[in-house]
Amino acid sequence: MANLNQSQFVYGVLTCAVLLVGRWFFQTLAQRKKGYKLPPQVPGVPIFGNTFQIPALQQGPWAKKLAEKYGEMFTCKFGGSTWVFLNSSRVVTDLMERRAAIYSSRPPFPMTQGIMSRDSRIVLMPYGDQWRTVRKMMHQILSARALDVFMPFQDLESKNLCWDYLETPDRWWSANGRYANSVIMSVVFGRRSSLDDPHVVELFETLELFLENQQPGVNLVDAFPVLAKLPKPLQWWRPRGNRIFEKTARVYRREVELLEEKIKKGTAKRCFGTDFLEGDEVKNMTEVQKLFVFGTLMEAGSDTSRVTIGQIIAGAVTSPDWVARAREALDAVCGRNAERLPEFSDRPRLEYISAVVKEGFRWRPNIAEIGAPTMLIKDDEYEGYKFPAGTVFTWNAWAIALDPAEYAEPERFWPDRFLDGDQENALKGHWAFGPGRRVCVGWKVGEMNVWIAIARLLYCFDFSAVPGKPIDTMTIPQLTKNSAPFHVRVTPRSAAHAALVRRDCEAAVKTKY
Ligand code: HEM
Repeated sequence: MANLNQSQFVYGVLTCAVLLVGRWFFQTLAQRKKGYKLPPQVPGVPIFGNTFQIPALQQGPWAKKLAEKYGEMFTCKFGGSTWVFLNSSRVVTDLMERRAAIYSSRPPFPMTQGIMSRDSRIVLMPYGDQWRTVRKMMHQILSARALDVFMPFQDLESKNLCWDYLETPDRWWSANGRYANSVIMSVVFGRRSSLDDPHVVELFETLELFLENQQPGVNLVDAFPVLAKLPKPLQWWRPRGNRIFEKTARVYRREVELLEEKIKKGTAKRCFGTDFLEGDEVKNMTEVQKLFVFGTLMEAGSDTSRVTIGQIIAGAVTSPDWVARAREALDAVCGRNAERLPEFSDRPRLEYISAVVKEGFRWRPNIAEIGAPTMLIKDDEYEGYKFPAGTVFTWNAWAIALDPAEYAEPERFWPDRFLDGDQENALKGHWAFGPGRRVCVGWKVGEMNVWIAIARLLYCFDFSAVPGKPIDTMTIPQLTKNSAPFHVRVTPRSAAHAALVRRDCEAAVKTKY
């Protein structure tokens, strides 16, 4: 705004007002005329709707309360967009899964996707050819068939994780971040990351900037995309968006340039990045699109596993009864006296650990508390309602995960609920990876990251509350500027377990590439 003179500013405000009122008027008129009918509307204010009611962070508890009041569906208006919250697995399955062909696009985000990401961030791309091309590329590296590529890195990095928990237990959160980041960096760039690596710290910062800006109501232009029609000099949000884009692109570019240099010198380790940069697909992409393929993999691959491992640790501290059962299973396979670490090949005998991981995804869905919005691309009818094309839908993750009609004792961390024969199907029984065609493309890699890390950590370490600092599991913050979201005391289970970590994990720490 500093660059605008007074008359430009007044002109801008008046134009905004005309655009907003005009849009509101025509939208309301058109909806009445065509007989659209939406689920109960949460009362709000004219034009802005519920924009000022939704909290900037921790929206899950807010949306859960509304679900308790309104039932399986309710409608909110965030600026110019109409959102329908789906509050039961039944309606999510009916609409976002069974009718995925028309429920899988994204609404426009002129700030976070347009300016901050130059339309290149897959997670916000509309359903179309560009999304399909990038999704296919990602699927090639992240699909079940590619898991043999990930497994050796997950093995090595989770040994490094155990070492970090033993040697620097107070930095357990940074250790989670390093672990998850190093797995994806090894596969994508052929290099490892170290604890508190400044590159990793900056990567998490850029991710937080994106997540902060993505919350409904934070950017007026994302709530009212019609404002993007203002002449560029009047778009007061643009300079800030450009600065975030520059920072993000710099963080991504640094890794790509490092790899390109190694390729030139002939010292690059073969990895996704070398194949991608030397392949044909990249020739049809712009520089920015290329950067965002790399950047998305780094960001999405790091934060999600870091958070989920943290959630399971919070579950171990606050309801330790299940830890005893997990230990029984682990001890039966790996020995009662720290004989050896759990391995991927133990999975058939460690079904309880698979159930623990699923419960970790369900228990407090912190990664997407109110789901991720998708946009309907064609008018649709469902159980007496008529939705106009352009309506935004989301699965109300927090409300569903904590609904006693969906799960017995939903607030309790209770892995046994998933010992139902489907414990190895990581997508079934919860919505942590999203529904339908936009389901997380990295779900299998993410699940395996968490599985091997949790199996080893539970076998080797005890987790307890720090005196005077209990964990409130209902308000674990999502954005923490790289500091731990809660306090926990990490200690080895016994001297024998500490010795096992020293013996079996030191080589992993010393491995360099
Ligand atoms: C560890 C646990 C993980 C969780 C809980 C998780 C969760 C999610 C969620 C909720 C979405 C949005 C789904 C939707 O819009 O319906 C998503 C999308 C995505 N995830 Fe994950 N994720 C995880 C791991 C990963 C990993 C390891 C990667 C890649 C290395 C990854 C890459 C992506 C990408 C690229 C998308 C966008 C997909 C699209 O829009 O088509 N995720 N994830």
